[in-house]
Amino acid sequence: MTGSSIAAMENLRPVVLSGPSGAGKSTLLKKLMGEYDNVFGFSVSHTTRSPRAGEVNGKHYHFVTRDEMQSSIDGGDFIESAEYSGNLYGTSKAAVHAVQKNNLICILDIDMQGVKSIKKTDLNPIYISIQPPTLQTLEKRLRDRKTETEESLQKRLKAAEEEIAFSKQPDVFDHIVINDKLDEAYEQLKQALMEEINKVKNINSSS
Ligand SMILES: Nc1nc2c(ncn2[C@@H]2O[C@H](COP(=O)(O)OP(=O)(O)O)[C@@H](O)[C@H]2O)c(=O)[nH]1
Ligand SMILES: Nc1ncnc2c1ncn2[C@@H]1O[C@H](COP(=O)(O)OP(=O)(O)O)[C@@H](O)[C@H]1O
Repeated sequence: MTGSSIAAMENLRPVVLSGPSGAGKSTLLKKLMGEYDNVFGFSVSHTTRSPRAGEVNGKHYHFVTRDEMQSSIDGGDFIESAEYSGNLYGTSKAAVHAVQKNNLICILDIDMQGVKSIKKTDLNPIYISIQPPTLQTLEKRLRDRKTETEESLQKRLKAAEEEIAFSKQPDVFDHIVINDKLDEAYEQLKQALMEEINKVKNINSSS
């Protein structure tokens, strides 16, 4: 890879997706990674929550105990971490490095506490908020997903009210995608990232 390609790679900005549980972050991310698998890499977070059906350790999350996570946090291994709906979640330095060392654009899926923490770092990502069309739709999608207990669902809906309000604050997000019709939301997400996608394509075609 030429020196200019390396320089170009180094100015690729990571991407932060954030939004309420059930808003469609994972669904949109799966479509994006499927269409641009040689452009984006997912930052695999750590969490103390239990895996859902179909979730693979090391792919969707690093599933760890609270003691393991807390000692890693205390050891300075994390860029940020947060308590959400009774579990710990966090982005390790290694998770971001694992993507960037492969010259891919690093995508993080984090909550609003994570957004606030990342803004205090030099990561300088593109911030994209994924929002449901209404709270009622969000509740229906979460219920239909069948991953939450009633208690967890209520906790997540309460957190969603704060996440929705946070997304309306000025100067927080670079783009806000209302995930009503999936295909339309996906097109909006792609448009928001097209400049970065083309940077990688240009680098790959010149190297
Ligand atoms: N701060 C932070 N939040 C995270 C991280 N990984 C996931 N989250 C957030 O934790 C919340 C719950 O994630 P999850 O349990 O997978 O539920 P889902 O959003 O409904 O799929 C979501 O808002 C995620 O964006 C992380 O590394 N840091
Ligand atoms: N635009 C949409 N229309 C209808 N259902 C959707 C849409 N986007 C996502 N879903 C469904 O809503 C649920 C929550 O989506 P998911 O991607 O898991 O959200 P998140 O990762 O933000 O928690 C999933 O069952 C998903 O299939």
